[in-house]
Amino acid sequence: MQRFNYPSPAQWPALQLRPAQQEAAEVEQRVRAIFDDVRQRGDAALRHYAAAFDGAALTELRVSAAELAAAAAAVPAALQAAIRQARQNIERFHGAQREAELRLETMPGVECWRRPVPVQRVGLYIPGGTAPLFSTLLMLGVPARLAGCPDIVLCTPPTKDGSVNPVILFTAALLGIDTVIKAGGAQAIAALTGGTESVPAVDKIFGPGNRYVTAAKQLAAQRGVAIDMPAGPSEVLVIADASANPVFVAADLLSQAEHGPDSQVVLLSDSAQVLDAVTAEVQRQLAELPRRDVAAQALRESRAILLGSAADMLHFSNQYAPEHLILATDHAEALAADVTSAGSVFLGHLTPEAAGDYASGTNHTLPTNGYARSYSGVSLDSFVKKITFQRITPAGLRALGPVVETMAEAEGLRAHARAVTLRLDSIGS
Ligand SMILES: NC(=O)c1ccc[n+]([C@@H]2O[C@H](COP(=O)([O-])OP(=O)(O)OC[C@H]3O[C@@H](n4cnc5c(N)ncnc54)[C@H](O)[C@@H]3O)[C@@H](O)[C@H]2O)c1
Ligand SMILES: N[C@H](CO)Cc1c[nH]c[nH+]1
Ligand SMILES: [Zn+2]
Repeated sequence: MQRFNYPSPAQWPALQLRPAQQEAAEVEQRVRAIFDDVRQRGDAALRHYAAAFDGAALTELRVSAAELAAAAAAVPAALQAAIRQARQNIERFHGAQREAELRLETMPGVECWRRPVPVQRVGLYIPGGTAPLFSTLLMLGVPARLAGCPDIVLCTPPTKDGSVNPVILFTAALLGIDTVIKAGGAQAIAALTGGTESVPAVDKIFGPGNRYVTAAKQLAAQRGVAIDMPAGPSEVLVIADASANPVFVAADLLSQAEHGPDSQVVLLSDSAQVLDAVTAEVQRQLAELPRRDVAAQALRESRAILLGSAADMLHFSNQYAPEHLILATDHAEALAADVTSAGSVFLGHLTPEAAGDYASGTNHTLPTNGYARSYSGVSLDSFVKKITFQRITPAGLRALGPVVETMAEAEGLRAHARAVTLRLDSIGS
């Protein structure tokens, strides 16, 4: 990790830059070319990229019913039980987010109401480039089901032998999702955007992914398909004061660094001893990890920063707007009250970010790259549109009509005013 001691606030913006931001133009160009290709060649383009990027020779792009049914046999009972427990917690947290229909009279005879209606056709992207993230399927599939989305299309990259990881298929079957497409990366997002012979076009695309997936979702949004949010390479920022346990903090930093070479982890401390101890511990634990090469690449772009106070650390973090924020301090509750920008916050010494990644119940599909300044993570709301309705009685029109007429005339919009006047004339006073 790169070490910085007491940088001045003027130096903070440079330290808050994400590594991925530097190559955005190149990635976007590549993604545009993939979109064009998928639009022109449909399934043939998907097969081409499956071979080129995933090393898979595919004839069928859609996972068959037999493949879905066979998956459970390949998933150990303990893992099945863990997935069921995680699903239950995610269901509890997201189920509690349900909103009842809101109905009221704004003035006598003017009734307004708002009803949540599920997005009809949703596309879920489940990353699978370097790790099959079946946990992401729980994070997207559970709220999609709770919201009542009738059509769910799942895309995930195939493995080299042309199959899809059985745990992803087991989880899909558990959630009753049977449209599973073997396509990853930008090409999957392009297919969900415009449709192909095998992939239905959807109304909204959900899910995290690497820089290609994230750039592709931005392009999908420009082409009229909604997206959940930009959820790119994973990030964590840890605020660790003198009370922090360096062994725990190092493990938390590595847990996000191991996601991908472009993951970013940031450590802030007001204790030089804690910074030294954590960075030494990171090196020690790194050597034990199967994905140490990936994590080591991420760590090269990651930062350990010594700051003067808890207030400075929080200020830095709010400006950086991390996807995940860990408050490794005895005073976590007090600090949490002043968090203004973060995807999800983990308080105290016994709340690893991995808990939220898998099973505590909160969603792990979260805004990265500073988007936590303005976006929330995925929730039940993400799968729902809130449609407003209204009905006006004769008494309501008599009361409201003149207000509308006056405002419409003042805006110079005579037809608007007449739409009211004609009705008022028809009902008389
Ligand atoms: N923000 C979140 O909520 C969140 C949650 C989970 C995971 N993540 C992130 O998701 C990412 C998963 O990445 P991944 O790579 O393992 O899987 P992925 O499924 O996102 O990407 C794999 C696909 O990328 C494409 N690809 C690979 N190299 C390419 C190239 N050179 N040009 C064009 N396309 C290429 C291929 O089509 C491949 O199928 C990680 O960065 C992880 O940090 C984020
Ligand atoms: N940390 C990831 C979100 O950035 C989510 C995840 C899935 N599996 C493990 N972690
Ligand atoms: Zn994770």
